[in-house]
Amino acid sequence: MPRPPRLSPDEVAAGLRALPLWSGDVTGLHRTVQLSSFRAAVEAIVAIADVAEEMDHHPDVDLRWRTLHLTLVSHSEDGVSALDLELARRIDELLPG
Ligand SMILES: C[C@H](O)[C@H](O)[C@H]1CNC2=NC(N)=NC(=O)C2=N1
Repeated sequence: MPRPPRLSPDEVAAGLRALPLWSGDVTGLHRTVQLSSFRAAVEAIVAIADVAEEMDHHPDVDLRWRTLHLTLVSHSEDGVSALDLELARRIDELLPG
């Protein structure tokens, strides 16, 4: 299936306005979240993995003890696409705000 194209700087900025827990630019979307424990953070990653597999779109994940750093970028497009904005929205439904 064709993947959506990368977005312009204005399109990424507009998308981020609807995602207040995320920062970033055309090189990637970023969210850091602290969970209650290492296990809770691993479980959050597993829940994110289920969404990522469903979407066939995968986050870059960095876990330090119970702090989870997420980066969303469309590697095939070398930029941020609509899939990254959608994945960010789906991740926000899973994580504590
Ligand atoms: C074959 C498969 O659809 C691709 O390799 C997908 C998998 N997940 C992906 N995830 C992300 N973030 N970027 C991609 O370009 C990408 N490509």
